[in-house]
Amino acid sequence: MIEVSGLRKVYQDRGREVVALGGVDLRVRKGEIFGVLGQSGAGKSTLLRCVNLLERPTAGTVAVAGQDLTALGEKDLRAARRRIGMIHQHFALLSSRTVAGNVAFPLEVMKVGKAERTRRVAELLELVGLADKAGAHPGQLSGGQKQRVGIARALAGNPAVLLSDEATSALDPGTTQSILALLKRLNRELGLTILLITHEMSVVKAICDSAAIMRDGLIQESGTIPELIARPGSRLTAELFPLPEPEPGTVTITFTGQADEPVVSQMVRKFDVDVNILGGALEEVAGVSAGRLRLRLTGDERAAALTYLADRGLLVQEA
Ligand SMILES: Nc1ncnc2c1ncn2[C@@H]1O[C@H](COP(=O)(O)OP(=O)(O)OP(=O)(O)O)[C@@H](O)[C@H]1O
Repeated sequence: MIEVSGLRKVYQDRGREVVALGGVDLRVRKGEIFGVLGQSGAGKSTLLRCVNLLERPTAGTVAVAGQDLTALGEKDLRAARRRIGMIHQHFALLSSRTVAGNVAFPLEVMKVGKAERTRRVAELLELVGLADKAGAHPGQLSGGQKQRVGIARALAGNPAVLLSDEATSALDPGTTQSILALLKRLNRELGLTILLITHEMSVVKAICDSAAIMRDGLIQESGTIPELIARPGSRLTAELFPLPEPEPGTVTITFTGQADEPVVSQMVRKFDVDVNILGGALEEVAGVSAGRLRLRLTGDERAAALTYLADRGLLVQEA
């Protein structure tokens, strides 16, 4: 749904070149929620703004729904952008307009007739759970309600893609969870593809199917969550399941989806080994239970036992 290739963005800042994106490739599949994680300055906002060409890339291409946006002229680009909604950290609402007026705004720009506009605004407010706030002004709303208005407005043009720029960073944890649940519901019910940027691992954990980690304008790793968890040396895994540096002789096993199977106890029954559990972390990620376990394994059949675990699909790393 979104294909980014060789994306570079170089800013000129007081005679100095700042490489915000140093050659980024990214593929977001139709219907998935894709999270881009990274610290401040990693280039996340620049990447997101290049996806709808709010920012012109210095080099590279961006295709959305099979259309190369970088090749379009201004008029065609404006039309293509209507299929790409965007929500912002600080909501970006018009304070002088009511909630309904904010949601109607993009429809007015699209020259949708009044009757259809009224119908559509009511439908969108219902969708985000704000039907009773149509006449309120943004100043009378909580942060979570403001973001719901932002989401309703972003969906006005029936977009295939929603871009989310730190949409929950200004919200408290409870409100964050309700906004993430709303995004997940819209993703499921409307088949909406969502590309979000965040510096919070908890956002990725809550709703993302795939993720990428950015640093210094480059993607460090990218893939579906189960792929990333199963990849040796994954930074995402290390951050999701923090364990202390392994001591020599210890074994770390990483698993996704096999948490319900008693793999370790089966291994102990099958092989002549003793197991000491030194530490572990288990999380529900993208609806799948996943985790890491640090073990000390001793006994004559240690090697065979480790092979058994690997054969069962677990990632086995020996320190
Ligand atoms: N308009 C600009 N002019 C000059 N440099 C810029 C501009 N916009 C961004 N940068 C620089 O590009 C780099 C990437 O910035 P960007 O905002 O994309 O990062 P980010 O990961 O989104 O960080 P944050 O979470 O703090 O917004 C930074 O070094 C930033 O200072």
